[in-house]
Amino acid sequence: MAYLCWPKLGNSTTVLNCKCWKSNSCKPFGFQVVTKFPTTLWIKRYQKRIWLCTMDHQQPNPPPLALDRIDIYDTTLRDGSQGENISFTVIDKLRIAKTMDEFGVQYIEGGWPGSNPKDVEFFKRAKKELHLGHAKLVAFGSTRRKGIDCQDDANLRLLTEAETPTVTIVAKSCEKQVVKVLNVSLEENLAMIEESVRYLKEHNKEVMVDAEHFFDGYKQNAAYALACLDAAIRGGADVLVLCDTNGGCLPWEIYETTRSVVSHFGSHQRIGIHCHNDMELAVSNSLSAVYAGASLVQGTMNGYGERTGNANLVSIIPTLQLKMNYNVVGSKLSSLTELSRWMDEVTNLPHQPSRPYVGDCAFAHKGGLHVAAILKDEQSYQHIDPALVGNRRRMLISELSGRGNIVDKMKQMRLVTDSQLQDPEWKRRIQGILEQVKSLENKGYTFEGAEASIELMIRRTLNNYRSPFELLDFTVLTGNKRVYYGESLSGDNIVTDGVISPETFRNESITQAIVKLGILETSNGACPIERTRCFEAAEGNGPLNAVNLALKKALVRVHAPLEHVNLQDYKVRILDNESATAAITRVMVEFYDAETKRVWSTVCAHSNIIVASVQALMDGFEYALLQRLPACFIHSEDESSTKSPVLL
Ligand SMILES: CC(=O)SCCNC(=O)CCNC(=O)[C@H](O)C(C)(C)COP(=O)(O)OP(=O)(O)OC[C@H]1O[C@@H](n2cnc3c(N)ncnc32)[C@H](O)[C@@H]1OP(=O)(O)O
Ligand SMILES: CC(C)C(=O)C(=O)O
Repeated sequence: MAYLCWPKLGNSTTVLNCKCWKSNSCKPFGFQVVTKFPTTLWIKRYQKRIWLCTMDHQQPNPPPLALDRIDIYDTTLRDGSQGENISFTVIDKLRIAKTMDEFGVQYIEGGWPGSNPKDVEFFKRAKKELHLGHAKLVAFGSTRRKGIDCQDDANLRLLTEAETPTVTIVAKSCEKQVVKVLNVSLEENLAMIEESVRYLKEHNKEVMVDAEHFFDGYKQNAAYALACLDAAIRGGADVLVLCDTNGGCLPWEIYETTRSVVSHFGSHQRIGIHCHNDMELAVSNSLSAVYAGASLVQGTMNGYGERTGNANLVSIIPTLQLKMNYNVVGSKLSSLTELSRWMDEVTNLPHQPSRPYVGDCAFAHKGGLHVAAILKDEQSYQHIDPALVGNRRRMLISELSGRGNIVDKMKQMRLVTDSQLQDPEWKRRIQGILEQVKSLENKGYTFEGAEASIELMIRRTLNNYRSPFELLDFTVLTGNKRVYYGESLSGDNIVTDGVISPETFRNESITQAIVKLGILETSNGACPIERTRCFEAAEGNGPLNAVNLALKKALVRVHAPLEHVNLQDYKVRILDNESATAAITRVMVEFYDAETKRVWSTVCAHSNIIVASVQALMDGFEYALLQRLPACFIHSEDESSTKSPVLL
C-alpha cells in the first residue's frame, strides 16, 4: 500500500482524474479517499498501476514553500560546453572549477567521462589537483544501456572511476522518447533507471537523476513521467531533477508541474530544476520551479549551452539572493560581474553588454529624463544598487541627453561643484555643451561609445584647458606600385614576346603621411614651457596606419610615455548609403595604453574618411596625454587667461 499526498484542496468542488500510465486513460479511476484533514487530502493507492491523481479545482495557487536554502549546480563544464563555439581545455576546466568553487556554488558538474578522453583526463587530474573547499564535484553520465547489466556498462563504470562524491545520470522520462528514441519498452526504461541508480548508490555516490524531457513527458503522460521518478527513488536517488529539455515550457506550466511533483514526493525530497533557453524563459522557468518548491537549480555561467543555451546562473543567483532572500553565495555576489566577464574571456566569446546584472549596459542610463531623476534619487531607474553585483552605473551622453547628463559627466570629471551649478554663467556653459552634443550627433557623431571624445569636448569649452598639441597640416599620399624582381625565378626574361610574366613583379600599395604639429612641451610634468613645431613622416600599409605612425613619432619626441599608446580597434560606418561616396563616414578608434592598461575610444564624422580618421586619432592621443599629465594642461581659471594656448 502506498499513499499519495495532495496539498490543501479547500472546500471547493474538486474533480480527481486518476491516470494509469499503461493505458494513459484519464478518467475517474480506482482511488479511494481515506481521510480528509483540514489541510490535506490523502488518497490511498490500491492498484499498483495507478501512479498519480491529477485534479482540477478552483483553488488559487498555494503559497510558495519556504525553503531553507537553494543549491546552485553549475553545469558550465558539461552542458555549457555543448554550446556552439565553446570548447574547454582540461586546464580551462580545472581553472573554471576552482573559480566556481571559490565563488560559492554547491555543485560543479565537470563533464561526462563516458563521452571523451578529455573528460576522463579532467577527472583524473581533478583528483590530484583540484582541492575544492566548498563545492562537490559531479561526474555526469546516463542510465545503463538497454539490455545489459549495470556492471557491464562502460559509462556507469567510468562514472564510478571518476571518484567524485556526486554523480548525475540522465534518464528518459517521456513516454514518446522512450519508445521512439531509446527504443525500449516502458518497463525496461524504468528498470534502467532504478538499476543504474542502485548501482551508483552501491558505490556510495550521492545520485542525482536528470529526468530528461520531464515537462513534455508530463504533458503527454503524467503518470509515466512520475513513474520514472518513482523508479529513481526506488533505486535510492538523492535528488530528482526535472528538465525542460526542449526549452518549450511556460513559467506557469513549470510551476504547476513542479508543484505537483513536490506534493507527490513530499517536501523532504530534494527536487531540482534544469531549464533550456529556447524561448528566452530559462531563468523565469527556473525561478518558477523554485517558487513551487525545487531546492536545486542547474544552470551555466552566462547561459552557455546547447542551441540557445541553458538557464543563466549569472541572472538566477542574484535574483535568488536579492529578490527571493536566499543566501546563495553571500558576499561573493559582488564579484559576479568580474566572474561573468572572466568566463567570456576563457571561452573566448565577446562580452554581451545587454546582459542583466553584469552587462556594461545593465546600469547605463541614456534618456535625459531618466538621468535627471537618478540625480535626485539614485534608484529611480535601477532595480538594485549595481555595486551589489560588482557592476557600476553609467550615464551616457547622446542626442537624447538633457542637462542632467552633462552635469553628471562634469561632476564625475570634477569640473563643476554643486554651488557652481547655481551660477547662470555655468548654466549657460552646460547648455552650450548639450547643444554641441546634439548638433554633432546630428552630423553623424555618436558619443555613446566614445567617452574620451565627450570628455575632450567638454574640456575644450572651458577656459582652463590647453590642448597639448595642435595638428597644423597633414598630407597623405597613397598609391599602388608595380615592383619588379628583375629576372623570374626560372631565369627567364621579364618580358617574353611582349608579355610580362606574372611571377616577375608584384603590386604593392604604398602610403606615406606627413604631419606638422604644434606641441606644448612640458618639463618633468610641470606646466608647458615651450611650444615646439614638429614635422614627421611615416610610411604605412594604409592611410590610417601611416598617419598614426607619423603622429606618434612626432608626439613621442616630446612626450615619451606615448610610446605605450597603441591603436587597438578601428570601426568605420557609412551613415548615408544613398549618397554613396559622398556619404558621411563615422570613424571610431579604440586605444590601449600598454603601461597603464587603460582603454578608451574616440569618434569623428566627416564626409572625408581620412579627415575623420585623423581627427579621431588626434583625440585619442590628446586623451592619453590628459590622463598621464593632467596638471600640465588643466589650470585654474585665473591662470588660464594668461596662458591660453597660442600655437605657432
Ligand atoms: C539532454 C542532454 O543534454 S543529455 C547530454 C547530451 N550530451 C551529449 O550527447 C554529449 C556527449 N555524448 C557523447 O559523447 C556520445 O553521444 C556518447 C558517448 C554518450 C554516446 O555515443 P554513441 O555510443 O556513439 O551513441 P550515439 O550518441 O550515436 O547515440 C546515443 C545512444 O544512447 C542511447 N541513449 C540515449 N539516452 C539514453 C539514456 N538516458 N540511457 C541509456 N541510453 C541512452 C540512445 O538510445 C542511443 O543508443 P542506440 O544507438 O543504441 O539507440
Ligand atoms: C541531461 C539533461 C540535464 C539535459 O541537458 C536536459 O534534459 O536538458
